[in-house]
Amino acid sequence: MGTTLAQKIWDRHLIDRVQGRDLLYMDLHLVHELSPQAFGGLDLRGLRVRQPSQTVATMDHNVPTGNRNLPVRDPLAATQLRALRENCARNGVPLFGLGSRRQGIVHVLGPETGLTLPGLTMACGDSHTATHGAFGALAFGIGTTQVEQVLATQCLLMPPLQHMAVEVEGGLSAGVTAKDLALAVVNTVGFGGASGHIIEYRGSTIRSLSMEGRLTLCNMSAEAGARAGLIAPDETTIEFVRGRRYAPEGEAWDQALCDWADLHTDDDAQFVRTIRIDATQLEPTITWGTTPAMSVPVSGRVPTAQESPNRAQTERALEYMGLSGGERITDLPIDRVFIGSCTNSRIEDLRAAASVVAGHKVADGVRAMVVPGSMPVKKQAEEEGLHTLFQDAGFEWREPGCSMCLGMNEDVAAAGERIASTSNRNFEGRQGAGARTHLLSPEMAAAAAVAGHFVDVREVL
Ligand SMILES: CC(C)[C@H](C(=O)O)[C@@H](O)C(=O)O
Ligand code: SF4
Repeated sequence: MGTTLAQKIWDRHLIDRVQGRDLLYMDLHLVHELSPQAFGGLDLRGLRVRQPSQTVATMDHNVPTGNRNLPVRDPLAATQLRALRENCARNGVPLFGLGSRRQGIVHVLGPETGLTLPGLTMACGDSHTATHGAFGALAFGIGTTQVEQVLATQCLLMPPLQHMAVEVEGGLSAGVTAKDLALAVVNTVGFGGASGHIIEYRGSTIRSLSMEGRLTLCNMSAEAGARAGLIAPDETTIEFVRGRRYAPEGEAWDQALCDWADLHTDDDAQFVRTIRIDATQLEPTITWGTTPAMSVPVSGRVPTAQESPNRAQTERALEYMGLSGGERITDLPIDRVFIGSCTNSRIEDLRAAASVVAGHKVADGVRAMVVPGSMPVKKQAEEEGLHTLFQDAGFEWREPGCSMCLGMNEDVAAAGERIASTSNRNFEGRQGAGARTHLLSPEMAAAAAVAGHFVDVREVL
């Protein structure tokens, strides 16, 4: 029987079997500033990072996105950032910290620098590490204890996982994006419905996605509960990687191409589950509730508790979101707009949002911000004049980081504020205590900013 792509990568990195678990070698370990305990654990045991050259750090979760010339005001953030600097220096780990021209959200930095490559095993102490699977890498989000293990050994102990396929066929209509597809996947698979699984995204729709779109889709694998999500590399992948800062060059590049040619699922390989999605049926999508699976097409209505299969859960979500159920989603007024996060802060996302915003103004009473995913994205956007388009419309143009995606810095919403957000999580309190998050695409967020309420972007394109 044939082998799935994920299994091939897994097998190539298998070092040993230990009590029912597989010990996998990690080609690349990405680290951010929420890692002081992991480094502290190493110190306690008198260890140093095993493979500093295969470890890369950045600062993203709690960095300020305003004036970077000032000291970091939040004392906890300042301590964590200082600790990362010291830990990296002591261990010889390269750091793209504040002040670096490559600093950015860890899941934006890897792909754009050419550190993320097809066939790699990757780990990062962050649940959205599956993002890197867009390149055909096997990338795992891990907890703090595992971060410590990977720092110490460059290896990760993994339980056996099951392989499932999400097959998407057909063209996406105008105004329907990879984000809408990601929300549809989470809605179909269910919040946490893929736990214990690796998802391989397959089919003609996936092959037609840009790398940015693939990153958006793989990013939200975590919301479906999957341990990883990936897409077989193809010409689009190769063209994206070619010439990037840390991508292989010369002979190493030719060798890499040969190596990547085998990175696909064999025709006779089997998945334990296959979910099929017809892309032609998708609409721009918005979440109404407190899990990313609670979404409706823009033409739809917020569900009522009565019609919901899980009445208690729906009631609670409606209450938190300040909804009674039955409202048309486009009737909901918004207070804030956040365009950013590792889901949707790449150059293509900013271009798409800017094209909707161009020549318009942010609606009265709405506070809108754009937070590029990294310094290179910010620079590119500024070269293209996108920042001026946003600023002229009344958006704030900020410095790169996770920002309002999880509100670990000053970018938080107030209780009761309704936010149109291009991020990936809408849990209670995610963007501020009592704040109400609605997830959607950059195009849809931009259109909402201008209208002051949710709106079908297809009407304004
Ligand atoms: C590390 C952490 C604070 C967290 C994660 O693990 O994903 C964050 O990035 C998130 O998106 O919730
Ligand atoms: S942008 Fe959001 S989802 Fe992504 S790593 Fe940062 S906090 Fe997590």
